[in-house]
Amino acid sequence: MPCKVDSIINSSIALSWSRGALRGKAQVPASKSESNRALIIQALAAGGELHNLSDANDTRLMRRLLQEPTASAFDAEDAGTVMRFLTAYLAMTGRQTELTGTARMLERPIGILVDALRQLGARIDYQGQEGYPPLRLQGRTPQPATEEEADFTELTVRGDISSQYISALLMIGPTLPHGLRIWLTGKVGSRPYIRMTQALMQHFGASCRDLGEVLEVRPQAYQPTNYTVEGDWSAASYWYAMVALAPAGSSLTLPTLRRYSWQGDQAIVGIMEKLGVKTEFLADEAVRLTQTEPAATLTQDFTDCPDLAQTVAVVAAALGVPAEMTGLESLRIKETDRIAALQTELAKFGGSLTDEGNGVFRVSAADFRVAGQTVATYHDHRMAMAFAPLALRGPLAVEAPQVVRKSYPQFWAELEQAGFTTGPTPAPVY
Ligand SMILES: O=C(O)C1=C[C@@H](OP(=O)(O)O)[C@@H](O)[C@H](O)C1
Ligand SMILES: C=C(OP(=O)(O)O)C(=O)O
Repeated sequence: MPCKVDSIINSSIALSWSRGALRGKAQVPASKSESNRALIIQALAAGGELHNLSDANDTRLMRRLLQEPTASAFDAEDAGTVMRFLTAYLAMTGRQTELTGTARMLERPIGILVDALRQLGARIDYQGQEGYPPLRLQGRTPQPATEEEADFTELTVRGDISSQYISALLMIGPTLPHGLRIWLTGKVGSRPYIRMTQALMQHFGASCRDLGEVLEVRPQAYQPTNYTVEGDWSAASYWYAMVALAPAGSSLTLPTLRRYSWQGDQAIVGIMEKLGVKTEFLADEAVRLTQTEPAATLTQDFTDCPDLAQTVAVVAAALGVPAEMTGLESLRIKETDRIAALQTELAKFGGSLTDEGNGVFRVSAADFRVAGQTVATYHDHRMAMAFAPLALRGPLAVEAPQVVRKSYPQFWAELEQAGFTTGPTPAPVY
């Protein structure tokens, strides 16, 4: 169905809710994290059919770039997984090419991955700032195995900046003559994404031994295998937020979500239980969300699920549930500095996210009001989608609504379908 938002690109979208309870069914996109891993592994396995691939721009991009075997430059745009996974994939396949991205991508670190790939014989130069894209890949010198490496090629990799470096290395591991043994150091963040990588590798016939701080991948062949991508739990979190904020009696069904998921963001089930949303797993890969009483306070560590932090901060503030949030370190190096963005935007509504020191952040809202504010989105899809559910509490506008294309292009169309009133914001009067 054509969505009104298509005609208001580059402007803002006005959102409001004038109905009673929120009811029915909403479609979430397929997981972009699963899709982008499956695409890399499929390329390495040289076969297997992928079903229900995400229509997210991050996935369309990955798919398109993997089909350009002789490109002299690759533009990963604002997609972290594309930048990191492709760097490892192209470097190990010995390609001579350039990898770049949006202005923001050039501020997102990649040095840890480049250092590891250099140890595997990849010749990679920085085109701009040391440790950041753009990168020039100059091919690969296969490393002669040392005595100690007769078993595995050993790498030590920091796990506290981005798990995507580790996933990128694991996926190419089976193709290396001695496989890989990765020693993880530091506080490992986003660990469920590493497990998702292992699960997908296993699905395609390549096992990975997980010894906690050590990961081992033997040299082995991926088997061409079919895979059907699950719905995206991070995207589902915005519908949980809507049920939490909607009028009494609201309930919603979300298809394509599995009880036994490989996605760490399924943690939204437990978190939202405390914010007044109960989940029922239905037969046929669907969940039904209904309302319950929120808890008086919330304490939550987001180390394993950083992409849920914005959703949860906004809901806690809107419900007036004081929340203590930890594990937010990686938020400053994502599509934007998400801590700063949340602080600025929550303040417009009377909410706050304060840094208490030692990694603890506190959400509070003495008098949270939604009354026609305009939310800035900072080139971050999750800022747009985390604040949109507030329209259930009053009218608001969201700037640059097209940012959602990164992970959930149908988001605004789904909101219209669910009964939100959407439209262009009135032109400013000068
Ligand atoms: O591997 C993945 O698919 C992802 C890992 C996470 O990033 P970090 O590992 O950088 O935290 C997450 O925030 C991102 O949206 C997707
Ligand atoms: C951080 C994200 O993505 P990436 O790191 O893959 O750009 C995200 O989708 O929230």
